[in-house]
Amino acid sequence: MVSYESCEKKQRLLVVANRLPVSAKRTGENSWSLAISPGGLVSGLLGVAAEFETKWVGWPGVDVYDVAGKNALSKSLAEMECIPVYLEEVFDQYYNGYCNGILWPILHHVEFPQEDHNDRNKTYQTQYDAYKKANRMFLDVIIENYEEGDFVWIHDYHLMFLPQYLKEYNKNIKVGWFLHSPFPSSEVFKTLPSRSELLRSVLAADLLGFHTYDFESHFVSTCTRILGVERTHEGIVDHGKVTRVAVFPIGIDPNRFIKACELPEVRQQMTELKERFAGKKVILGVDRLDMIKGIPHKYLGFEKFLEENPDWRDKVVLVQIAVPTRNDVPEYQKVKDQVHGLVGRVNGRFGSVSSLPIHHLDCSVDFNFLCALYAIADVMLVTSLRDGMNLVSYEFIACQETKNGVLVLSEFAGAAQSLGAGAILVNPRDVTKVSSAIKEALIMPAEERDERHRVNFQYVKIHTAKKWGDDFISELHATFSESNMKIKKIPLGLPQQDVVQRYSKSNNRLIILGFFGTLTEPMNNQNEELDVRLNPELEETLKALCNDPKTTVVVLSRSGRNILDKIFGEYNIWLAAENGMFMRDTTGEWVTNIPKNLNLDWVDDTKNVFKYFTDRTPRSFFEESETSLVWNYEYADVKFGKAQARDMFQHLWAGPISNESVDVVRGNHSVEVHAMSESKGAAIGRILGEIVHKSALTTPIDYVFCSGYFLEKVELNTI
Ligand SMILES: O=P(O)(O)OC[C@H]1O[C@H](O[C@H]2O[C@H](CO)[C@@H](O)[C@H](O)[C@H]2O)[C@H](O)[C@@H](O)[C@@H]1O
Ligand SMILES: O=c1ccn([C@@H]2O[C@H](COP(=O)(O)OP(=O)(O)O)[C@@H](O)[C@H]2O)c(=O)[nH]1
Repeated sequence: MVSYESCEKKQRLLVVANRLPVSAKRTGENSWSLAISPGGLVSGLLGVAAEFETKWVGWPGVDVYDVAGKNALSKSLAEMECIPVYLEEVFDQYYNGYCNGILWPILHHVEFPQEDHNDRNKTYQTQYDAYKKANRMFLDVIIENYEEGDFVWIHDYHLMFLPQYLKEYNKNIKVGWFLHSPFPSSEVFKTLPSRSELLRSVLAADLLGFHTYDFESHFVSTCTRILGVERTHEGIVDHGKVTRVAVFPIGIDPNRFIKACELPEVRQQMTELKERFAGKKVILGVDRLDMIKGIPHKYLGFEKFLEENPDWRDKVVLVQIAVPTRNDVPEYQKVKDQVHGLVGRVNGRFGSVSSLPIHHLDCSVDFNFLCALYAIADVMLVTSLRDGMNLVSYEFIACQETKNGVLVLSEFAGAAQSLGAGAILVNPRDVTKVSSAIKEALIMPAEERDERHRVNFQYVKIHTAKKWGDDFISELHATFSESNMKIKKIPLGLPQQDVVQRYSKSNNRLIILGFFGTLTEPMNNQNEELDVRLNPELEETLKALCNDPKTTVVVLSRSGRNILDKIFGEYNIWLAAENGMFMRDTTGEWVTNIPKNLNLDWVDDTKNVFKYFTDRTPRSFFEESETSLVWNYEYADVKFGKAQARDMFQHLWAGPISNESVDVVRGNHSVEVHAMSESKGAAIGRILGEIVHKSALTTPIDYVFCSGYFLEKVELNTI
């Protein structure tokens, strides 16, 4: 844990989110009023700031086109440490189009609408372009305000290109990215046309955060399946770059709610509400009017409850605050119509002149009134079809210190993983279950309510927004320091000019090359035949090198003699097969280096295991040589291949190799079993001896070039 308080100067933190914590409204030509923006992201972030010198970068909630207006607004926002990004004409296609019309549904497992071919100005492509442009606009504002050492914490799906843009600008910027929404399974994310670019770009960050393990593991397996990258204990590894991925469940600032409930003004509102609903139990719903919040499902469940429990019809009300949101996105307009239809139906069926079962409000409410509502409610009903976290459930619990009301919570909200112990969990699509959960909540005995509330209240008190922010930034700090140390360990790129110059000046050169993956033809296409060939682009160069009297070329491979003979038969080249167990000089004569008593008893049984897994892993194959077996899943589905490799390990250790002296090596996409022998490094030593001996060298070797895949474990130290 890093302590920032001990530093004289507070650590600077740039919090970048689509929406600033305050939204602006124009009150005059050059005057603006600012109010807290709605939504859980803002609520969560408001609890974070105190430890850091925080600046907020984001969209101010309005389009401003005139310079004077922008200047005045920027000035007002600066007083609140907010820096605006004016998105102007890009906004519609970026926010309503790509963010909320395409990404939001996908992230919540909802199919996104088919592209409208009639409107050429609004296609997936134009929306995607606007998305990228908006991300660049955020970048420009960050660059203007960035100071060395700042942490940049990017939030949410609106800004998936920003990590990459920032790192391209300055790779030393510490970049974290947190997703507030769920992340879907790879099957769903795969439907997104620009899936790979988005994933790669996000992976440019140092640290990625998710609310729950489910979302995190969906993200990781999506990266594995779509990009072919792998997860290690350090994070996701892509071309040597490690991106740390971790779970950070958000919280709220509970004291803000607890204190508000003690304010005289709020107490007064509570009294009024209690009078208004005297003799009735109050069920409360607070959601943005978003299709993922499952408001129609809530109404259907409530309708069923009233249907089946006539005694309750005049003893319960459902108060639903439906906060307007994303009004310009067509799908949101449809949900609104659907919800209004249901309210009419339920109230028509079960209402009377003096009472209505559903009080549906299409508006937001101010903070104090919201706290009063939370405090007087008997039941909080959350029926999200999917939800990143759902902070409304946390806020309800914070305000229920005296009443101990019951939380009915969708099992598909992130909050179900943290508040599930004290809540009644429901599947919102199961209308019967929602109805019975409502009844269970309404009639729950006081002791059970108290116990459930106690458990959840304790959780909400401890897992605060501040803790969430501290944990994330602390991890970002640690990740960045570690990754810097690792970058130093990665060998530098080949200084090509230098290599060529030295080559030209030298008189007796030795070139040692690996074979598989070094000289072979790349196989990107999954449908290609699995036939290992020399890369045609290298043929001429390799031939020229081999025929140069001043150059000796050695190919050192784990492959067997047959393959190497087939490929290099025509070349004037030295070959070392099976990692040096066999050696061939330029005349084509193989000599063996296999120790006399080499134990090969394990081979047949191991082969059976390899066959078994090859049959069950499409596009995997195994290579067999005198002293080793290699199972390769490079061209198989990476995730499946990895899982199979794990299983294969268990099979091998449990059977054929349990008591044998063999080397088992887990390669990047392979499992290798070798007779216990010497390393490639030692083999090179021996080859060198042979070359010196056979060529009767008169001039010393003055140039050595090695290229290939060497397993760190054995090779790097020896060579
Ligand atoms: O900014 P809007 O388009 O008006 O939407 C409001 C926010 O909605 C989403 O909130 C999510 O964040 C919450 C806190 O982590 C989480 O509890 C909730 O489940 C999410 O839906 C969205 O992710 C934010 O970017 C929006 O600001
Ligand atoms: O009229 C309202 C009602 C609610 N909220 C806030 O909106 C947030 C909703 O967050 P949640 O995580 O539940 O869902 P989101 O809307 O972010 O998807 C909560 O902090 C509420 O206090 C609000 O700003 N205005």
